Amino acid sequence: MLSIHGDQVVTVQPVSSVVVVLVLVLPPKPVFKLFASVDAKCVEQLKDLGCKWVIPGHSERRHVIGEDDQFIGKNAAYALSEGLGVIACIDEKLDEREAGKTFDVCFKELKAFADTVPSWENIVIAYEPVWAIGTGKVATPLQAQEVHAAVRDWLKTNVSADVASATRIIYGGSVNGGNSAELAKQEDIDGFLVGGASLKGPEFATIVNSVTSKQVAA
Ligand SMILES: O=C[C@H](O)COP(=O)(O)O
Repeated sequence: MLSIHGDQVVTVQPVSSVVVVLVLVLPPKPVFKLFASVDAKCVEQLKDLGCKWVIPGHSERRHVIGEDDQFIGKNAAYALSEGLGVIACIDEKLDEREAGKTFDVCFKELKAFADTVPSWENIVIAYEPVWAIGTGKVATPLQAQEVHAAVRDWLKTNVSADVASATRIIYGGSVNGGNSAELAKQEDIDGFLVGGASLKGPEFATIVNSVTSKQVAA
């Protein structure tokens, strides 16, 4: 299953309740140098390419392109209606974390998805703090777990207990071979959205194994 992410193609392989995210770089770059803004033309192109997943709400779309929560939610709903899976990204910026607003920001973004999607069956939530993406400054396992648990609790309260337990919540932001094992041990971290470390084969294998080991142990 494939999804465009920048100049990369993301492969998502669900394993029981655990999702493993594999990122592969495919040449030629220009063909893939687009983010998954999900309009009709884009969906058509993605399907032509064999893509199955899109990632609305990724940091660049929110904070560089300037897409707002409602637009992102509509993109997600449209992608679902066209049969694509959705990796719904939520995040907070550093100043928001330092101001104690992490949950408020993440819940607001989550609500925009919840307000528009008809079903959570084909949705994976990705928590990707902006300050951790591509910076080498990964969230600690406790920081990530705290948000993941809160997101699951939000789903339970605002959507349903079934959706809360069935929805995979993955973490992204400077995941590497040295930190993935501790992150993966956290109860509510079901997998990873990997950027830079996906370019390093053996290290990437370590990340994948940290999640599959969890699945085997469960
Ligand atoms: O989608 C990937 C994320 O943005 C994380 O990227 P990173 O692993 O390079 O921090």
